[in-house]
Amino acid sequence: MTFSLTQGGLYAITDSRCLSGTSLEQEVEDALQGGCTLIQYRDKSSDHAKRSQQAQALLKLCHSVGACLLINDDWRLAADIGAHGVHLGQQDEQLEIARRELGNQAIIGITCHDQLSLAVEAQQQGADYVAFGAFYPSSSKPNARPAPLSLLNKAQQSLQLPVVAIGGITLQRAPELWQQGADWLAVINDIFARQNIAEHCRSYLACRQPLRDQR
Ligand SMILES: Cc1ncc(COP(=O)(O)OP(=O)(O)O)c(N)n1
Ligand SMILES: Cc1ncsc1CCOP(=O)(O)O
Ligand SMILES: [Mg+2]
Repeated sequence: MTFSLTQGGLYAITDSRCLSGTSLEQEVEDALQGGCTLIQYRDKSSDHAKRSQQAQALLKLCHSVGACLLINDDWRLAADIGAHGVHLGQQDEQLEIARRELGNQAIIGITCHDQLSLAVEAQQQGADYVAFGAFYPSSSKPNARPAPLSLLNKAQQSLQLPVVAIGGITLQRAPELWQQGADWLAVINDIFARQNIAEHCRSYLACRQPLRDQR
């Protein structure tokens, strides 16, 4: 597999708990087997040793299939372990600092909530993708600000970057998000809280295929 950010697809974000009852590594291995090409390691705990060890294990898995591992919030951890990049929120450290420290090859994604203007700014500052949401209520981040579906289409029209949708995404909701113009669907619960992770991921990607064939 050759990873391509512009190709879009399914973006699996880990939870700090193991949701499926197996192990974090097994969960990610299953998601990769199901066709996820972009993984985000997201653990808000302050235990650096654990985070570093887990992120390195996930990076090894991603390397083995040519997928991409981003680290949430923490560009230092990304730099330490040689991850592919980082996802930064509006409250996190600045894009310019992360870019300077990680270099031009790194992938840097930016949270833009429900605001196109934040995405335009992120694009000007050299982001590689922008993420909007939450499109639906999310049990993983209950206080996430809601974003309207119509934003995806507007973002596609006005940006030259891949657009990521996040927040409460399920397989049933996936078709409308792909249709509205999301390039990537970023999902925690509806991937990792499943017993059949690989199969479920394949179903997400299968419902995108007819749209891709049309374009
Ligand atoms: C792909 C993607 N989009 C949005 C977020 C949220 O980032 P942020 O607003 O910094 O919130 P936390 O994830 O840090 O709680 C994300 N992580 N990934
Ligand atoms: C990190 C984040 N940012 C906005 S919603 C969200 C959580 C997404 O998780 P889920 O797919 O379980 O709703
Ligand atoms: Mg953050």
